Amino acid sequence: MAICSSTFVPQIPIYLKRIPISSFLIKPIPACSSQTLTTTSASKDEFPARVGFLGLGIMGTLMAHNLIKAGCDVTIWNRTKSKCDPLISLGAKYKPSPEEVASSCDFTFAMLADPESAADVAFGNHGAANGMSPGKGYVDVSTVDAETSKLIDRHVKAAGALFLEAPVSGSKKPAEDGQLIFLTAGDKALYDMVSPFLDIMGKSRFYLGDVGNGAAMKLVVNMIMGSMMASFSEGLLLSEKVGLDPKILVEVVSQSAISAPMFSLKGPSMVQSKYPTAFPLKHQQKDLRLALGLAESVSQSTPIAAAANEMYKVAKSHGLSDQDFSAVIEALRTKLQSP
Ligand SMILES: NC(=O)C1=CN([C@@H]2O[C@H](COP(=O)(O)OP(=O)(O)OC[C@H]3O[C@@H](n4cnc5c(N)ncnc54)[C@H](OP(=O)(O)O)[C@@H]3O)[C@@H](O)[C@H]2O)C=CC1
Ligand SMILES: O=CC(=O)O
Repeated sequence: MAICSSTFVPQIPIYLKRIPISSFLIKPIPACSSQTLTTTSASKDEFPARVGFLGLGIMGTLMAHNLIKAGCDVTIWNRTKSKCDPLISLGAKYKPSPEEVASSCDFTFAMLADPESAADVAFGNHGAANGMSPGKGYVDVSTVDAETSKLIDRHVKAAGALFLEAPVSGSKKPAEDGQLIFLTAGDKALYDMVSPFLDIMGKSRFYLGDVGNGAAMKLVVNMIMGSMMASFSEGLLLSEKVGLDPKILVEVVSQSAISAPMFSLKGPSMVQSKYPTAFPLKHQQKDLRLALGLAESVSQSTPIAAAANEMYKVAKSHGLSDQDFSAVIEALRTKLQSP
């Protein structure tokens, strides 16, 4: 049957015409699938789309830096403007609001602290949604709950643009090394379009279907992580109390079936009561709180995560919010038991 050829001519946005076809030579993948990538070097001409980045905290700064290093045309914004300066000196452009970043870019990434800030930056006063229009895409890589993500999706869609949630697993060092894991969900067309950028910042990406699934996956992963760290903390202190050397415990754990990169990485500094911040404790507690809400929404019992959450709350109440989440061990020290 003859079909009018125009049926098959996709409406390619201008920015895609500027991206070489080699950037899209990635096998089409079904929902709930993943791709593991090898890092590739890029030249300035390879990523000509204009990319926005909102939120330059620990993670956002490193992620945006990798985009700049790869030769992308990056425009940034951060609530505290001074944090933009190092990236501006590396070639980033600056706009004074999320709205102006979104209106001047093809794709805008956002890496904000929590659901409130992610929502405010996306659709508050001078929020990104005001600058969105058909042909543009908004990618929220913050860790938020599914409801917030769906709300942002609705505002972005109302502007005629596409939305992808893409929270990341992996902390400061993986962000620096471009080794993050993206847990994405939402508009598949946008996923395909921004994959070259995800591949600069990460080592693998999962596409999980409908908006909310990426957020849920991230919260489940971080619920497990928060409980593991709380349990590890108990073990370290118990070993010390019974006269064992906690440094040897760290070594034994690292060789055992319960070995985890997190224990080997954080254990040695925890033994010295040092908690250099990679993943702020306040964000781990936020993730446990959101994960408990997720569990509640489906009547799933999560007693271990609930107990761990209480430990992080105690640690926060003792001023440890901005320390690394491994500082949760301090919540178990006798002197901290009663605030
Ligand atoms: N650090 C880590 O290891 C990882 C963190 N995550 C998640 O990534 C997100 C960011 O984490 P991280 O970079 O560590 O956090 P930071 O606390 O370092 O940065 C938070 C960012 O959010 C901005 N922000 C906070 N509140 C507001 C607000 N009301 N309005 C506008 N901007 C605001 C901050 O701006 P300002 O500079 O002005 O304060 C900053 O840019 C969080 O959701 C976290 O859970 C995910 C994986 C790993
Ligand atoms: O969200 C934190 C992480 O390390 O992943």
